[in-house]
Amino acid sequence: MGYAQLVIGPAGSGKSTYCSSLYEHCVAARRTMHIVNLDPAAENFDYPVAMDIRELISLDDVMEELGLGPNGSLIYCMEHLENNLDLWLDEELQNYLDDDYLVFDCPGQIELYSHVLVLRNFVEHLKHKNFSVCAVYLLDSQFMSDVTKFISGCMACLSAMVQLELPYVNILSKMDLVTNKKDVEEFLDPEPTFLLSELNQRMAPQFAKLNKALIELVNSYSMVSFVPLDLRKERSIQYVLAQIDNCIQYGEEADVRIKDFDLENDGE
Ligand SMILES: Nc1nc2c(ncn2[C@@H]2O[C@H](COP(=O)(O)OP(=O)(O)OP(=O)(O)O)[C@@H](O)[C@H]2O)c(=O)[nH]1
Ligand SMILES: [Mg+2]
Repeated sequence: MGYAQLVIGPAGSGKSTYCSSLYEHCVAARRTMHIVNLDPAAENFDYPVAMDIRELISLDDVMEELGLGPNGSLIYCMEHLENNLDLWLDEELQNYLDDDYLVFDCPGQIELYSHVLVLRNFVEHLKHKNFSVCAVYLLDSQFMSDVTKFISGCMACLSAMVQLELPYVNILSKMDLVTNKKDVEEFLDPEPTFLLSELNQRMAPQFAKLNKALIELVNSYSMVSFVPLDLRKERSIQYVLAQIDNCIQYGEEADVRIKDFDLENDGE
């Protein structure tokens, strides 16, 4: 069995930076992890790129040859990826062993998480190849500065979760930029009544019913829970990684094997 994180979230939320920090953390911890670039528009990398969508298709070529703009070209590239899963992806995956751990650095275009099904099919393909997959959704901590931004961030996150149907870990990125930690703490694992009263204060009275419905929706998916991540702190990275490992049951099989071995020895 293989293990995979699908790193998703809005443009600029810190996905690629997270991938490179995670990579460095793993190098220091002597743990093997491979980072895959799935963003056909990416140009510079702070991590060694194990697999690269740009070897399959280049955004510049698509823009030039098809005369599409940057967003249309990106969707074209991703659809090309979708159509080549059993060719390109399978061939690339052959380079990795059973226990390998892959981290997919995705593009940030919102379309990919709302109605374009490429990532869903990508994940189905990985699962079919016996990968245990977890979605890691990054939301910029600046979204926590007020309740309306928070709800909009949650709705985008929810739409991705509904589409992907994966176990997931939500991360609040760029915690180093938060000056007043107290303001953010209220949103990390918020009480629905707190959110509703904040929202009602911000919006005109005719929105009260809508606000209630929104908070109920967000709450009933019990996804309004974020793990803060401060990349300056090793312990913060370690904690986030432990949550994700737990989610994809990484390390559990190895534990079982060690336990089985001990039992055999005991029996002798
Ligand atoms: N202060 C601070 N800045 C960060 C952090 N993570 C990312 N950034 C900055 O935020 C910007 C976007 O970061 P990226 O890692 O490229 O974000 P991304 O989600 O990969 O962006 P796209 O691939 O374009 O969707 C860059 O200027 C980063 O330097 C962080 O933890 N703290
Ligand atoms: Mg990126």
